[in-house]
Amino acid sequence: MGRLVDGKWIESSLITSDEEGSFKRQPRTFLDTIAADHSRFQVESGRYHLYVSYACPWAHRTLIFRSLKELENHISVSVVHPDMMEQGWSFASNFPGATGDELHGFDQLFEVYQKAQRDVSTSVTVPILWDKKLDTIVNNESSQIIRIFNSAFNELTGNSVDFYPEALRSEIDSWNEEIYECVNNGVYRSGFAQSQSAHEHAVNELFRALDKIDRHLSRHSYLVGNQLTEADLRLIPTLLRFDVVYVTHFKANRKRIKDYTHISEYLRRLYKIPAIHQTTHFDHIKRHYYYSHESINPQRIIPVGPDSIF
Ligand SMILES: N[C@@H](CCC(=O)N[C@@H](CS)C(=O)NCC(=O)O)C(=O)O
Repeated sequence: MGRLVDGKWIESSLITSDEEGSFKRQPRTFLDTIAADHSRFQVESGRYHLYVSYACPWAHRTLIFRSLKELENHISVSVVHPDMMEQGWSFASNFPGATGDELHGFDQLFEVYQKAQRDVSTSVTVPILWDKKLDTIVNNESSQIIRIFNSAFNELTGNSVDFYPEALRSEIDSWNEEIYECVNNGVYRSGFAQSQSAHEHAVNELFRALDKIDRHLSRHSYLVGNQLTEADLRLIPTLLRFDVVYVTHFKANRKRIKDYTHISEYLRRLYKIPAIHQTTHFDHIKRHYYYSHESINPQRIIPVGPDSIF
């Protein structure tokens, strides 16, 4: 694990914390967009590429949107190996589903960042939205990549399904904010906490949010309105990893998702959507977390269960 400093790979801990021992996430570096009238990144079929890990919940959202928005024939994908070791994410292809780097033949993901900007200082994360024409990164923040996918290519694909409709935006934003802080990032804050109090704080917030979501879903089929929106699609990747990884590996064990009647019914229902189940790879998910985080699982032993999350 490490990061790029002035374009050089420096080994360092993945876990960055503040003085109270709470996990602090690093900000993203490339935050541009794609639009028909953009000065650099115009809408074109075949021009853009996604670098993902099947294990990563943030990358998972981008794969779900790529599929729901019928972008598979327009945006190509490379999948990293699930093990994230001293050199960070790698393009080793000796794991089913890992593709290697078909664009540049690189060995490590950090080389993609170096190619985009020789002297870049950044953490080296997936997902990355890459521009093959200008040989650079458009964006490496999943919440922005899914917005690009939601609307930028509509004319090209003819798919105008809107997962962030104008009328529902403030409600979606409000769920997104709470779910990001307490759930999506909350599980990492639980698992990467460097003190007892930081861990307990994160776990309490996480389960308070899940209790609230369960109550909401006892009366509604979706988080917002009566339709699938971005808010659901940002929650689902975390729910899918919860009983398999976060309960044990991140010690988020007050309850399993299985113990929440309404959340588990919702998860079972949404998992039937092809864009969701076809982009879920439990082998990558289990292998990545248990194998890569040496400081919290030094023997790298991968649990056998659970037999099923449904
Ligand atoms: N906020 C970012 C987070 C991405 C992220 O943290 N990805 C993880 C994998 S789950 C990663 O690549 N971590 C490597 C690192 O931080 O060095 C996003 O949503 O795109």
